[in-house]
Amino acid sequence: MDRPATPLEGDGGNVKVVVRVRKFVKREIDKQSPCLISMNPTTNQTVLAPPILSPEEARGSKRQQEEKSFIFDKSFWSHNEEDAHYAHQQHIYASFGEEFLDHNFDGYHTCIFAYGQTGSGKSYTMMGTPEQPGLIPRTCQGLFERIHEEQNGSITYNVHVSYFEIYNEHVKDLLTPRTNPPNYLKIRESKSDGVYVQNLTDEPVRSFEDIDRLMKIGDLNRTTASTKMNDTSSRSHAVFTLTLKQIQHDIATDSTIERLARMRLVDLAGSERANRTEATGQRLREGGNINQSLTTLGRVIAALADPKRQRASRAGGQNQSKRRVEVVPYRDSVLTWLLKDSLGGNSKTAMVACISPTDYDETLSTLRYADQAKRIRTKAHVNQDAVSAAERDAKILEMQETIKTLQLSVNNAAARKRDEADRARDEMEDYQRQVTKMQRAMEESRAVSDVKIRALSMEVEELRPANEALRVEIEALRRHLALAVGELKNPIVIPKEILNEQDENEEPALDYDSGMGDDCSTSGDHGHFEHEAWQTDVDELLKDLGLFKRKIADDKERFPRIGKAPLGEISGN
Ligand SMILES: Nc1ncnc2c1ncn2[C@@H]1O[C@H](COP(=O)(O)OP(=O)(O)OP(=O)(O)O)[C@@H](O)[C@H]1O
Repeated sequence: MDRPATPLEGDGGNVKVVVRVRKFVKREIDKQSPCLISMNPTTNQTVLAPPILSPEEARGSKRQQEEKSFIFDKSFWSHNEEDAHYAHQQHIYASFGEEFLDHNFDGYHTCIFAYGQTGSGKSYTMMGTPEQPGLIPRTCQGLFERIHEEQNGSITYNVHVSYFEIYNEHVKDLLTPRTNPPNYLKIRESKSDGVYVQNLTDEPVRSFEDIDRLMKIGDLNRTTASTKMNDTSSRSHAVFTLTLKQIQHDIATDSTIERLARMRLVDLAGSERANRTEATGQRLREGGNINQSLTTLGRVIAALADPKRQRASRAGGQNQSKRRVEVVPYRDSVLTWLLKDSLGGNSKTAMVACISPTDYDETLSTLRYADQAKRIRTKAHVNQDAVSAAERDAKILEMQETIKTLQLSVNNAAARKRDEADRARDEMEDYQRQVTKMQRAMEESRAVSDVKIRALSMEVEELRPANEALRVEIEALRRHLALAVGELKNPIVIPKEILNEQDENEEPALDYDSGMGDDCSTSGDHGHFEHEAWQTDVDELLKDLGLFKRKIADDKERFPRIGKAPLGEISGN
């Protein structure tokens, strides 16, 4: 992780709100509906003009429709492709999708949700089409591109994906095949995990292709229907979640830093009133339930955006006015309960308000909603843990103990009476959850070991040339030493005649070129001096040799596997 450390703050800033207007669809072209929206890409101003009404329409209209102007963090003009400031799918991703990925790599949870009436372009913005992929596929692709770019020996990345829909206030797993009757999942809340969907598939993925396959399965399983406003209208709220865990291993201290980030990408169902879609029967009932979640979402947004709450939250709970602020009604709908953290808690959040170019009332309602959302402040913080190798092992041991206890309890429960069946089932589910958690912790532990092996292999590779040079040097020294020792054991005896000759010439001669080789010896004072010098050399050499032997013994101890297996085999692990 080379990026600069981000402060561990508890302020996610305001919810970022952007608005996007789509092009005319066939229904609007056929009716020759006028475009009521104009946008200024420089000031990010969005203006909604009143429609020109026929005299009868004007008489029937209860409220006067007038021009309304709003400013959001960004206004995306996707109405007319010929315009210079036309916003393509890649512009939406580049403008805040990338920024949100940055937050995820820094360890923040994020949430992007698309809001708007049926047929306003929510699914197009979030999922897009195969030719024009939207925010979700682009985020997934960007995530894996960054993982590949930032890959270095000391980080392990784990990515998991889940995809569920909330339909008629029930949660359905979109990654498991549809069943009849449908398998609705329970929502639970725990101290350690907060609010979660029980038994939801949370699939590990290693590449964009893995996610792409899951997205396609999920989209096929989504509940859609044809309404007057949209041929393939999503009748549910779809929540796509990516979980990114980064484990950075520090080889020097044998500890790890873990960062966890959750990205929620939410495609809400259409926000229009039921009569607009001319829905009846099943569609109408759905509408009621969809609206239960959306109405509650509206109340949650209003409560969070309430200036009284903002002041109380700024005062950090010290202010008396906190008592007067109403409770945020998260629990009143499945959607808001599950998105509790994303809406007002530990998350950096963005809302994409999708609008149609023709519908005054619905567009005004969406823009007002969005205007309120931009006042919400979240409390995001970096989700980071430093864990030593010993703590990691202790955690796994603790989990093993918990699992053993749960196993016993589950076995006992099986023998209990029927009226305790519910409790037994809960215990069983808890047990399964703990087992999954432990499996994941063990996988992570194995990943950390892999990182260690990779780092050691790299160190060995780096040391290899230096080792080779040392080996050559030692070999030369060893030969030199052997000669020197040999010479000491069997000193060369210089014949008397030569010594006499030397005495006569009064010059003690030592003929280094006399064919005796470089390692010659002599006698007398000079010979004694030479002997001492050799002795010192030999002592030095023996000392070096001892040091070298110790270094080799150390290395063998540090890299026992490397001594046994070829290096390529180890680094390939
Ligand atoms: N920016 C855009 N550019 C081109 N076509 C778009 C754009 N936005 C939406 N559309 C088209 O408009 C139609 C309705 O869009 P979409 O299905 O995304 O709406 P929706 O808001 O998800 O509706 P629902 O709530 O009913 O699911 C689709 O045919 C879609 O391809």
